[in-house]
Amino acid sequence: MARWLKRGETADVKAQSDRKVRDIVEAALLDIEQRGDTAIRDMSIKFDGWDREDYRLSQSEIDMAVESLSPQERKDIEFAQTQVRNFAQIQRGSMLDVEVETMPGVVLGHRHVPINAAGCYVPGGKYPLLASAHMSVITAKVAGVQRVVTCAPPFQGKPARAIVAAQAMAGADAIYALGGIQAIGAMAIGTESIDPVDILVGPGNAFVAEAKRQLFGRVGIDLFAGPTETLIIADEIGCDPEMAATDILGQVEHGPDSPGVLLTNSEKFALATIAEIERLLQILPTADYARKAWEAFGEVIVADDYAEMVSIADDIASEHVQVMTADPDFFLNNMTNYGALFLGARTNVSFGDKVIGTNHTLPTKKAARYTGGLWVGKFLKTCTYQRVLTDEASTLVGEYCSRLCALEGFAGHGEQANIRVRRFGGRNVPYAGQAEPSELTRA
Ligand SMILES: NC(=O)c1ccc[n+]([C@@H]2O[C@H](COP(=O)([O-])OP(=O)(O)OC[C@H]3O[C@@H](n4cnc5c(N)ncnc54)[C@H](O)[C@@H]3O)[C@@H](O)[C@H]2O)c1
Ligand SMILES: [Zn+2]
Repeated sequence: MARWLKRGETADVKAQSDRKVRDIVEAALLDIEQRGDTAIRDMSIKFDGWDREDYRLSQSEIDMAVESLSPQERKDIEFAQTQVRNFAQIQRGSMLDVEVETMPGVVLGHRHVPINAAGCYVPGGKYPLLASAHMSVITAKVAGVQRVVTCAPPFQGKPARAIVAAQAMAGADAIYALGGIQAIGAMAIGTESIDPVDILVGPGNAFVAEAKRQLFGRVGIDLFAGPTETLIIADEIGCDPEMAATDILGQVEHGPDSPGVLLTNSEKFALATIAEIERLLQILPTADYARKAWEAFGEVIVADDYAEMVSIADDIASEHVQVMTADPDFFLNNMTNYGALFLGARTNVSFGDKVIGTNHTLPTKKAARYTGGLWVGKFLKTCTYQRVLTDEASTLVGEYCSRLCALEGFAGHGEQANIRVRRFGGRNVPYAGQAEPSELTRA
């Protein structure tokens, strides 16, 4: 039986803070609905101390941001964007349109049709997370989205130059310096200055994730991608306590609400990792967020064996799962609930976050039970179509359809089938369930 050497905050405390965020978001979205740009501006001033006449960046502001990059910064961003684009293109290539004759004369197909307009949120409250620009904007463009609007909050009082450069280099069609609920609300609801989009994507803090959740239905959303979570599955063979501690702290630095969990089969390893976390918290420059997150949400679990580790990990359904054990493939082959897996000690979440090419926008709060992360497929609608090529096929399907409609009491549907049985099969079928063929049927 697994033992918890350290537990995170209870469900009660989490639910309370969820409720608070939900109420703030609900009121804010209503305000945007009613007052449009004026509400956006008021909220931007209130939450970010950020006031502008027009929050859309001009071409010269965008050019300045790109030109401000040093040659090395530019190459590094280009390298990351190339990896993300490349993998997105490979994934797009794996999605085939189909068209098949399922019965003689019956042709069914589907096409992956790009969504017309996407709103890509790039978080930037605590850190200017330029990587999110590659993840959302490039992936949308690879999918074939025509209009890609992107928003990021100001950072230290002005648009973050690296985010703006990354948004532009990724191919954004319009860039707004707006953060939080006001950005999400503006893109989804539309205002005098922003045309509404069809889908919202990208990660963000609790307010951003909740705003997307509330707007779902009115627009599409990629997934629930809130505050970062990380789960380190480790044993004494696969890594060492310093590495496990480094990988937990590397992600809990995202913010004070980011859970970091160690799941191991060795108590000795667990205790050594806890000690390493304490040691590293003394020297990590971002320890302020990291310590709060570790104290409130950090967990350390000692399980008996790999099978129990898989079952606990599936229950946690963490956004990121690093597996640094003697046999990482055991977890790849057996785990079902995770946003993304990082197998072996040679990779880690930071590679995925910044550069390696897989998407970093991933499900949180157990959304990994029902979805993977953002990918090119989220910008595509898989839409079906059909044709019936012969009179025989139309008649055959029509007769089945007619009887099935009668079972449901759907006379109008039944008649859609019947008229085809008459026209294409030359049969004298009575009108809509009447016993005798009527003159109305013109068969
Ligand atoms: N799930 C994922 O895939 C993933 C990936 C990367 C980052 N993240 C998460 O993204 C988040 C980024 O958060 P962030 O805060 O740095 O930036 P952010 O851009 O998500 O949020 C900043 C905005 O939040 C709004 N805000 C802040 N406090 C508010 C309040 N009290 N009421 C209303 N609005 C408020 C402000 O308008 C501000 O512009 C982190 O939690 C990080 O873990 C998640
Ligand atoms: Zn991260």
